[in-house]
Amino acid sequence: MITINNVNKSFSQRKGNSYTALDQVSLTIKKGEFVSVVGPSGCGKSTLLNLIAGFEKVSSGTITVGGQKVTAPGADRIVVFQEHGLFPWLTVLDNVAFGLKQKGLSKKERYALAFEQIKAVHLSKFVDSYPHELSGGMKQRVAIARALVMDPDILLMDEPFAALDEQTRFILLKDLEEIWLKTGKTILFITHNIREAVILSDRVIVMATQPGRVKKEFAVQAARPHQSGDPLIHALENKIMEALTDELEKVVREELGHEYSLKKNPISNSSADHMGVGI
Ligand SMILES: Nc1ncnc2c1ncn2[C@@H]1O[C@H](COP(=O)(O)OP(=O)(O)OP(=O)(O)O)[C@@H](O)[C@H]1O
Repeated sequence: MITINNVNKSFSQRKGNSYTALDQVSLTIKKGEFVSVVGPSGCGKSTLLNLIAGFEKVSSGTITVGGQKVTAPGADRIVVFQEHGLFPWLTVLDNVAFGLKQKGLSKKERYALAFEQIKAVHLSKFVDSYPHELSGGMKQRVAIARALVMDPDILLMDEPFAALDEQTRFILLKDLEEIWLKTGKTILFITHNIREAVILSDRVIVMATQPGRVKKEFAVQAARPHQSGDPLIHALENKIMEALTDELEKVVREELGHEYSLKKNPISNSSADHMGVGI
């Protein structure tokens, strides 16, 4: 279980000012739960993920994972980024097996475990390929296999599919849902895409901005695997968009001026046959 208790995070800025990125954030993520976080750009989603990963330190409050206070990165939490970060000089098999060196396993054992995960992400035919020979979606599959092979309790995913085209993204998120259903990992998933969040998650957390706070949360009570055509899923997407509109308005007004209103130009989220609007 991940427990985030009254967390504040400030960053010092030039001229000695400090910027509050997260303000009094409290959140509990149960073992095996799939939770997504959505919110406007700059509301502190990545900051929250980096704090849980142990890459950053809280300014006040506490984060615990399995009852242990997070003070540094740990093998129980692995991050998958938007950028796959594969080693271009290694094959798919060697990329996936790489992290296992630190576990003191033989080469044969490392390759056997890596191959199992490569199979789980449907890339068995590409074990000997190099990253430059793969599409963007395939590279992200390798990144997921590389994370899974370490067998962490928790996967922290920071917009892993954001750079992919709509069709590839949809296929990948359905595959991720399948992997999650099989492995029972705890997943925290950050996205700008409401449909992606709803299709994947048990719970969607909506963040407010300036400063970053938890605004609202929505339980996704549809049957698994989630279907984009399910009216329940679709209704929830609209509710989440509604909850986000005020927050998006804050960001848009800051950028475009105070006379601009999203409420006058509402963002449609109506079609069930595409990936929905990104925020
Ligand atoms: N290391 C840092 N130093 C100073 N300010 C930072 C640092 N990291 C983040 N911030 C600021 O904290 C705020 C939250 O940033 P964060 O990247 O967490 O937002 P986000 O919701 O993930 O945004 P996006 O959706 O655009 O990725 C932003 O205003 C950002 O500029």
